[in-house]
Amino acid sequence: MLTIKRRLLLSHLLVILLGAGTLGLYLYFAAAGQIVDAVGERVLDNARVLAAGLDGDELDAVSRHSTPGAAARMEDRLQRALRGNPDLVGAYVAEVTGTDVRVVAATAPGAVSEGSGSLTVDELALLRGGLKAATLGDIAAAGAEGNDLFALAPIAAAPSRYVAGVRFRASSLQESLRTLRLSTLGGLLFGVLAALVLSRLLAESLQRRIALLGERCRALAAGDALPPNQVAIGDEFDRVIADFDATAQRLREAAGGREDALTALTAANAKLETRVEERAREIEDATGQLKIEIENRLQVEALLAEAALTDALTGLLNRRAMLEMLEQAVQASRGQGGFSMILADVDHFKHVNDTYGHGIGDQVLMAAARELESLHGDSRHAARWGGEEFFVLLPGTGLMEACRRAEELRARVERMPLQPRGLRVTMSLGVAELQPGEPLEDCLRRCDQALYRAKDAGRNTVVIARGNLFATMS
Ligand SMILES: Nc1nc2c(ncn2[C@@H]2O[C@H](COP(=O)(O)OP(=O)(O)OP(=O)(O)O)[C@@H](O)[C@H]2O)c(=O)[nH]1
Repeated sequence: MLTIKRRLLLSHLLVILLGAGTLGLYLYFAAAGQIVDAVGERVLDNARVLAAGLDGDELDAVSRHSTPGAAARMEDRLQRALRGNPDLVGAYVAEVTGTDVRVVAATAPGAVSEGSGSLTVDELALLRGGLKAATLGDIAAAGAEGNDLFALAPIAAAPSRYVAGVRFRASSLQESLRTLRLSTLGGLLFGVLAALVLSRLLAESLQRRIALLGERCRALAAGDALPPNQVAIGDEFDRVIADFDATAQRLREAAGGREDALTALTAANAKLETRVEERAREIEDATGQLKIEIENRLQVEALLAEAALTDALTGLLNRRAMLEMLEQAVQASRGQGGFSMILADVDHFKHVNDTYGHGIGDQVLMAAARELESLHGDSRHAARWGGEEFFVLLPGTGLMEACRRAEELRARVERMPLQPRGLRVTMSLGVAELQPGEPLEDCLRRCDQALYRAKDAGRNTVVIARGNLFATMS
């Protein structure tokens, strides 16, 4: 994987190589051109100066050996011309006649000797071509072939006949160019190294802070405290780290607030649940209590209802309950068989009360009630009609059977053992049967008349109401 550090180093290296390399090459070639131009100009100037300082007559004298010592003086002048310029390796004067070229004077021991054998092909070509102005030899060719660079200048005093020539050491030029190349290369290398060092420092600085930011991101994700940041804000990256720290701090504060709120909410929920459970228990208890109360009330109501229909002394039905039962019996008799009834009254009961007291009277009434129940088998069809008077309903029972039952009841009451010993009571009874279509009141009235007739007949008697006719049974 290419790290940021390596990427930065690589990119900087490429930029440096491309930028600095291009610039270095451009500068090298510009400087090399200037050096070459300056050298050429200087060599050319040397040739011009030399040519300007020579006299045609003197050269004639040297050429024809007409004046003794002329050659030595000429050579001395050429030698002096060289002394001022150490880069020049030789100077000469050539005489050009048509295509014939001959060196008439030269520095000694130089590269040029008298005659034409030591002149290069290029020099000979220029000289034979008829030199009109100062001319420089081919610098590039001189450098490549290891020859000296030359420059030629016609001597004005002897147009087209004498030409001054100088030779420049080409190796000196090559040396200058080599030095330039080395300097350029050295500068380039130094620049690359310096840039690499700076680039490395920058990359390390960035890498260090990226690592610092990464460390903080991991700490924030794991919920740990951020490691201390000692870096002072120096650039945008430091500002990013500082902003990150501030954001992390705000996030922590917000998370803390949320946790507190969650804790409070959880506590409130638990409290609410407890209260709901308490209320549910209370409601359950209240419901249970209410149920018990309702049951009690129903029992009381049932008892009250029963009490409303029951005679408190004897436990038999009271008159109202019996009247309701009679209404139902009348309704039922329309589809089925009819019913009979007995009306019974204790004889001389006032005398009992008066003689034995009301308590004994009550005992007599209760004993009579038990006889009515045993006659019928249950207490549902026997009622206390009022005072010492009783009523017996006999559903589905005909008049004769009712009469038999009444007689049995009369006999039972007569034999009824009572306290105090010797107390005896009797009972008078009237019997009637509901006639088809007869109103209940009429039947009750007939039965009541039968009872009165039983009283009138001497008591302890059963009288039957057969229609409006009455018959005494005993
Ligand atoms: N001990 C007691 N006496 C009652 C009760 N209800 C009515 N009596 C009495 O019953 C008596 C009825 O008397 P009467 O109507 O004169 O009838 P009687 O004495 O039985 O005479 P006859 O019916 O003609 O035989 C009255 O003295 C009433 O006070 C009761 O619940 N207990």
